[in-house]
Amino acid sequence: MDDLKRVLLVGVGLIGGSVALAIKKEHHVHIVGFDVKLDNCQLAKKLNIIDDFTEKLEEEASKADLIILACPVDKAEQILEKLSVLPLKEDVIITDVGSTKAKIMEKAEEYFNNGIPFIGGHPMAGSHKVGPGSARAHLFENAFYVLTPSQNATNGKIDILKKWLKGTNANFIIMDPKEHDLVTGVVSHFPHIVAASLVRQVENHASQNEHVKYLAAGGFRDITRIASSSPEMWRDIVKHNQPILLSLLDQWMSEMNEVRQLVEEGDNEELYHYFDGAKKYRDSLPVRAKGAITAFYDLYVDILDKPGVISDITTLLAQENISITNIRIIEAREDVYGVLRISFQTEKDLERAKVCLENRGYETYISM
Ligand SMILES: NC(=O)C1=CN([C@@H]2O[C@H](COP(=O)(O)OP(=O)(O)OC[C@H]3O[C@@H](n4cnc5c(N)ncnc54)[C@H](O)[C@@H]3O)[C@@H](O)[C@H]2O)C=CC1
Ligand SMILES: O=C(O)C(=O)Cc1ccc(O)cc1
Repeated sequence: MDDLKRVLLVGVGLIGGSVALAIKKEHHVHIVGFDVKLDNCQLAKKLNIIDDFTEKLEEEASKADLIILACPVDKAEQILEKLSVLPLKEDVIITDVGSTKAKIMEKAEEYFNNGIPFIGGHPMAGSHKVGPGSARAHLFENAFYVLTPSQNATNGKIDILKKWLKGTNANFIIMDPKEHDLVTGVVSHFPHIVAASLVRQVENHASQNEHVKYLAAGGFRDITRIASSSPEMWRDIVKHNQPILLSLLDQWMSEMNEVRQLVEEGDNEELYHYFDGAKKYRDSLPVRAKGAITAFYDLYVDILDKPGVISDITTLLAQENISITNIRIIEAREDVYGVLRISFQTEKDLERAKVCLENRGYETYISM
């Protein structure tokens, strides 16, 4: 046990738990969790995500070979300050998993002028769920994993961190922290604000018209899935990426003013051009690549309206050990063939499910 490498995981939630599981896949290691929620530590230990937990951050930090900050970004900054005045191991590496990078890198450069390498990290995959109960070793498979090394982080240290994180099977990319915050602002943080505001707009109307809530089921719920994410996490992300989000909001408002004008003028050609431009660009986006917002892999299955059919399908998939992330009956058959939509977390699961169900005579379709 003494010669086992030690990892300290600060924040034992969805992302920290998933990183810990990925590390355990590749390394014989002792992982100790620290979390303000004792329940999360207890659950993570029961699920073998961590080997132990502590309430003494200082004591464990000084024994760790790798320290991973996986708490909300605001808290990560505070922990980093605490770590900077502790006697840490000479060859320790500190990293984080936060969704914003510029602020934490600024703090890291300020606090760690003693040579300790901080390498910012952002695994660009996740979900709207929280806590270690939803952690999965394969959560980051094929996803981008951004690294933002501080001045102290040599290429050798970056390679060591990549080895630690090999089990994530993610694609590592080095980025400048400010560039990272701009790009994620555009494709992740700002869409989150829009999703939340769409939901709030529907809620306002629902109080005046009882049909709104029922018709917001299904597709509307799907396109606003990310609005169900942790409010604490998103509050902190928005505070951290404030200047970029303010500028994106200004751009969006001027875009909306243009749209308002288009709607007011009602010009056939202009309106067509607006939607056609959006369609063309959206259709050109890679379908199978993993982006900043997690895509689920959906399979549509034609089913006959007879009792027991759904349980037959879920039993077949369970027998093949294929996990389902969502299952829904689609009542309108306009756009897709088939009526049962099953979502999977990986493309591999989707393909295995397709083969499994087709072998049993079900007709299946993958929608683009
Ligand atoms: N949820 C997602 O899809 C993604 C989240 N991230 C980032 O990962 C980080 C963690 O988020 P999740 O795992 O999703 O949330 P989570 O809520 O599942 O886990 C966060 C954990 O941090 C703990 N925590 C809060 N304050 C703490 C403190 N002062 N000290 C120690 N532990 C503390 C919480 O009790 C919780 O267990 C955030 O910084 C977020 O920006 C990054 C990529 C994806
Ligand atoms: O729920 C989703 O799909 C997400 O968008 C997950 C997510 C949240 C925050 C990140 O920094 C990266 C990914």
